[in-house]
Formats: sequence, structure tokens, C-alpha cells
Amino acid sequence: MFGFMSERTDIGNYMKAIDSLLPAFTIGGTLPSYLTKLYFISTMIFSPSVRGALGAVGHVENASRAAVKKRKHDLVDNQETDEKHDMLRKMLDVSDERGKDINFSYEHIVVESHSSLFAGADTTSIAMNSILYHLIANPASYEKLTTEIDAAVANGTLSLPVAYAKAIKLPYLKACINEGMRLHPSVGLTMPRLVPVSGATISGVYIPQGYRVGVSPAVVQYDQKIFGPDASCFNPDRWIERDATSMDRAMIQFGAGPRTCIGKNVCGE
Ligand code: HEM
Repeated sequence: MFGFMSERTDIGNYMKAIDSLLPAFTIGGTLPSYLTKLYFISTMIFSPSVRGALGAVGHVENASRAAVKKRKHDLVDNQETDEKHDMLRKMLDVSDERGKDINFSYEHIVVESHSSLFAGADTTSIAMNSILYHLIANPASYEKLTTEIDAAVANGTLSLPVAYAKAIKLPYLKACINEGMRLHPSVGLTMPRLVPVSGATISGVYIPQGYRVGVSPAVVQYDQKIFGPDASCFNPDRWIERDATSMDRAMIQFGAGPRTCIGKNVCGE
């Protein structure tokens, strides 16, 4: 879409922008609410890299707008023959059919596309890095995985192009993906929520309405009571030998509840 692969360069400094902004967003999002605005204003004044990055964000927004426009035109031009059912098509269809009733306009689609680029780029690459890193650092697991994949290719279970639905049926591959995302969750933050009007009792402590609470996957996913005494080690076999259902319940690498990640079905839950 942007031309990174063909040009082999960071076109429009998009990647640099994300690298500069994410640390600032992370700190700003973790601070107590009364300090957030002050922090963002001072970062913009005193950090030239953040100021520069905001310009690149504008380019990403323009690229998202252009992509939505192009997809809409393509669909109109090739109504009969276009068989691609991607996210933009789904959103355009929903907006055309009942956008007025549910307040989902063309402009919302542009914003969804823009925010998905931010929310889906680094998260996906961190997850892939973690899985690959742990496999390279654990040659026995790497060997076991490649043996499983080779056998699946030999007996026809897998063929090129590899279908997600088939790949995810390989138990050891699924275990390696779970284990990589468990040990290094892409979002190591608390994913804050506001306590509702009724207040909430969490771990025996009453918390009044309006307080910000949250849980970090980087803490829960290391819980030895759930994952065993070797919780800090890369051990894909735990997903095959132990109770995978209770471990699954403690995996919050895509968040949880109504504001869970919208990309999780694209990325593999
Ligand atoms: C391995 C890849 C990914 C991981 C680990 C990941 C993780 C997360 C997490 C932890 C959250 C916060 C959820 C919460 O607060 O409960 C989130 C939200 C979100 N993610 Fe992802 N994500 C990934 C890929 C993607 C992709 C590919 C997209 C876009 C297609 C995407 C779009 C979003 C959006 C829009 C939100 C905000 C949802 C909301 O607030 O309603 N993510 N993601």
C-alpha cells in the first residue's frame, strides 16, 4: 500500500513516526489523568522528534484516506467481478446499507483505517518478533516445529499458499505462537478501564466509581499458579501437556471485554 517493500525504505518517515510517538503515547497513557495533557503539551514543545513525527502522522492519515477512496472506486468500477472481501469492503457495505441508522459514515471508515494502521503495525511485528526470537533461542523447539510443518506438507495437510485455517490446526505451531505472545505481549500496558457507577470490588478491595483500573498481560501471563513454576520459560509443550483452557482464559494479549482488539481475528485468536 505504501511502497515500503518495493522501495525498501521508510517512505514518508511513517515507521520513524511510529517509533517516536509510541514511547510518548505509552508514558502519556500511563500517567495519572491530571498529568496527561501537561505531559503531551510539554513533549510537543520540547521534543523535536515528536513534533516531526506528528507531520508524518498527517501523511499516514492522507494515505488512509486515499486507500479508502481507491477501494470505493474499485468496487464501483468492478461491481460484478471484484471477489475480494477485505475489511474496507465490509465497512463500505455496512456504511452504504445502514450507515445513517448506526451513525457510521465514510469519514468513520477513514478514521478506522487510520487507527488500524497505528494499532495493527507494531503490535503484529512485536508478536512475530517474539515468536521467532524464542524459536531461534530454543533450537529444540525450532526443530520440533519444523518437523511438524514438514510432516504436514508431506501428508498434504499444508500446501502453498498456506491457509490460516489449516496452519492453526498444527498443535505445536499454535503452541509456539501462544508461548511467544505470552512471554512478550505486544501491549505491556494495563489497558485501563473506569470503575462504573456501582463501584467494584477487585481482589477484595472496594474501588469507588470513576477510578482507573487495569491489568497488564505482562503480569498475568507470567502467573505461576496458572502457567506452572516454569512460567518465565519458553515451553510450548505446556499448551499440549497442561490444561490449555485455563491458560487460555489468562491470555489477554489482545485485551478483553467490549474494547478488545478488533484485529485479533486477523492476527490469529
Ligand atoms: C498480534 C497483533 C495484535 C495485538 C497483540 C494487538 C493487541 C491489542 C490490544 C492489547 C488492544 C487493547 C485491547 C483492550 O483494551 O482490551 C488492542 C486494541 C485495538 N487493536 Fe489490536 N492488536 C494486534 C493487531 C491489530 C490489527 C492488525 C488491527 C487492525 C486491523 C488492530 C486494531 C486494534 C484497534 C482498532 C484497537 C482498539 C479497539 C477499541 O478500543 O475498541 N490490532 N489491540
